[in-house]
Parts: sequence; structure tokens; C-alpha cells
Amino acid sequence: MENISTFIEESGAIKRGSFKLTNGFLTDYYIDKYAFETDPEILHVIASEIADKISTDEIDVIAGPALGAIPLVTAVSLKTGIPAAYIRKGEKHTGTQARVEGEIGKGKRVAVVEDVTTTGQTILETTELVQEVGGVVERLIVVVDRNEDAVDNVAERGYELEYLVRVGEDFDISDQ
Ligand SMILES: O=P(O)(O)OC[C@H]1O[C@H](OP(=O)(O)OP(=O)(O)O)[C@H](O)[C@@H]1O
Ligand SMILES: O=C(O)c1cc(=O)[nH]c(=O)[nH]1
Repeated sequence: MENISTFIEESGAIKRGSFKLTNGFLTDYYIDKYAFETDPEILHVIASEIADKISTDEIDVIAGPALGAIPLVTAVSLKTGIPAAYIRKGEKHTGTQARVEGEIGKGKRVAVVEDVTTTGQTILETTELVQEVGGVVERLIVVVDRNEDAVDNVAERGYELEYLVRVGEDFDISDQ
């Protein structure tokens, strides 16, 4: 059985070039999460790996930020039977105007799932929104950590960032 980093590399997700990141900085490589999330075989493998980490005794809701984490959250929810919640990156001014879609009741134990972390800002903002609606964040799990500041930034806020694969440990970007 291939490991997750091989699946991700074979999906073509690791792209070389000049890319602007969410934090505004330029990078010479980019992890295109949609390359691996839109492949059902790879999504299945990744979701299984995350699902294996989560117990229904421990977690009530699986949440993640739009857009990239939505396929992951949905796939893990289908595998575990644990309900999903989708967190918008921005405000919604129509309909329910909800930033958090799906039920996260007061005291519900939440696993926050993310596709890629660079600074960890997005997963931390997601965590804050989950807390605002009463959720208790128990786990933060990312598929690919870019091995920049996310682990430290998340630790500073009192959480552990769990990653499935990490640049520099599971991928050698210089080989690409
Ligand atoms: O750790 P950070 O520094 O916050 O960066 C990582 C975030 O940036 C990317 O989202 P992107 O802006 O590509 O949005 P998308 O999910 O809507 O495609 C990625 O999917 C994470 O959400
Ligand atoms: O920091 C980001 O915006 C970012 C980096 C990356 O490699 N992949 C991604 O989807 N977003």
C-alpha cells in the first residue's frame, strides 16, 4: 500500500513556480490540495487515515474551513458517522447568514480538519469560530503541514497540530 505522501506526489499536487500564499508571501512551491482531494481514491485513503485517528467516543463533530477542507470533512464524516460542520472564511449576508454551517451545540467536542497549513492562521480562526458557537476543540488535524510556522503558532495557543505528512519530513521539495 502506498503511503499518503506518495499518493499526494502522484496526484501532481506539488507544483513548482511562483505562488502567492494566504499570508501574502510568495513561495516557489505550492501544495494544490484540489489535485488530491478531487481524486476519489486518494481522498478515500486520506479520509481513512484521519478517521482512524478519531473515535466517536471522543469527538461529536468534524469541522473544517471552506473551501479546501470541505471535501475532507465530508469524507471523514461519511467514514465515521460523525456529523460535519463547514466554516466559512468570510461573512454570509443572505439566508441564515451563518458563518458556521451544521450543528455545533454547546459543549460539543470538535475535531478541526484542514488541508494545508502554512502559518496556521486559518485553522486557528476556524477554531475560534467553533468556540464562538459553543464547541470545544479537541483535535486539530491537517493533511499537509508546510513545516513553516503553523505547529509553533498553534502550540502558542495551547493546541497540538497533528499532521499526516510534512514538507521536509515526507516530501523533499528540492527534488521536485
Ligand atoms: O496556515 P495558513 O497560513 O492560514 O494557510 C493555509 C490556508 O490557506 C489555504 O487556503 P486558500 O487560501 O488556498 O483557500 P481555499 O481553501 O478557499 O482554496 C489552505 O487551504 C489553508 O486554508
Ligand atoms: O499558504 C497557503 O495559502 C497555501 C499553501 C499551499 O501550499 N497550499 C495551499 O493550498 N495554500
